[in-house]
Amino acid sequence: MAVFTPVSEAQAKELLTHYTLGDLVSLRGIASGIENTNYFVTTTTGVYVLTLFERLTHEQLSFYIELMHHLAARGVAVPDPQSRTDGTRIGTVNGKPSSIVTCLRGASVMAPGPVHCAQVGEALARMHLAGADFPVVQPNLRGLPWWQETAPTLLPLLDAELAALLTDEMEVQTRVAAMPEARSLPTGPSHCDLFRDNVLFDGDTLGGFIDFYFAGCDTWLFDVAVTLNDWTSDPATGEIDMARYDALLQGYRRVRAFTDAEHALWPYALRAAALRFWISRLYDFHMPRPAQTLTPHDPRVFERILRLRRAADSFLLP
Ligand SMILES: Nc1ncnc2c1ncn2[C@@H]1O[C@H](COP(=O)(O)OP(=O)(O)OP(=O)(O)O)[C@@H](O)[C@H]1O
Ligand SMILES: N[C@@H](CCO)C(=O)O
Repeated sequence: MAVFTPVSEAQAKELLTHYTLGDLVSLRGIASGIENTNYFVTTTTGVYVLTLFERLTHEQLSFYIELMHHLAARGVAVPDPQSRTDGTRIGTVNGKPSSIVTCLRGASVMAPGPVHCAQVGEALARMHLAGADFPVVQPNLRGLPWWQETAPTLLPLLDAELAALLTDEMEVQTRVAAMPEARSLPTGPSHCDLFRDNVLFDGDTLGGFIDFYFAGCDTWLFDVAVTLNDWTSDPATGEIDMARYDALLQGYRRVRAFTDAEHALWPYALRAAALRFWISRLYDFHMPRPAQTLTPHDPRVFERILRLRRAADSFLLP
């Protein structure tokens, strides 16, 4: 379930008085999602998504909401946060920060083919370029400093072999991050969590990217690697499907060519992207938040992906 904080029709009507989106027609809770409360809100002007943020504060939200607004204004298919009559885009409902965004068409495709991966790659590159002049800088809050802070808390909970794997990959990634090539990688606002469930397709046509609440400024290569690891790997084995691999990366390259430094560091980016989700899943598994009622994602999926990416450093960018 993903209505943690119920919203009444009366509250929705009151909220809409702060926007110019017309009158309420219907309000329907959205079942999926594990972080926030989401409703479809139909008004006399269209369908929107109302989100009540269960964890993020007004201040923390501002980067994500303004980034989505910036991207939408440049024609990238992302939910567009609607402006209130006072010019702001974040409100408060039941004591929780709230936003109303445009509703994108489509649904997640959980068994994608090359046709989907090509569009995801292309749209990701367009998103990177469109975000390049976004003026606010907020780092990826699940980047290297967070791994360095979190890995030591996990080590005592892992068996010796897993602890050695985590320790070694942390050392490698810390060393790679200090290399001159790493410092010359193109960076900018990145989604950082562009998994299958965060992309909508209307039939076989991309509807857009959603769920920007892990976005932050990072290397574009890391964002490509996060996306690729999810969209092209078999979750049961971690193996990459090369038809989807080629489609996603060629799609990206049609919009933006990869630099020499990106070519050189690609195998490490794939490992870094696997490490990021292995750590966060281990963390959620061993240290669930008190209010968390849902089964955490399986950390072993990313342990397998990490092992395979470490064993095969022959993956190339087009
Ligand atoms: N702008 C949108 N347009 C269309 N559908 C949306 C939109 N935003 C959310 N949804 C629908 O709501 C569902 C839940 O949204 P979302 O994934 O953002 O939930 P969450 O709880 O915030 O995050 P998480 O993915 O971490 O569980 C999505 O799977 C999608 O079906
Ligand atoms: N995409 C993340 C969940 C956080 O959005 C994962 O699969 O671990």
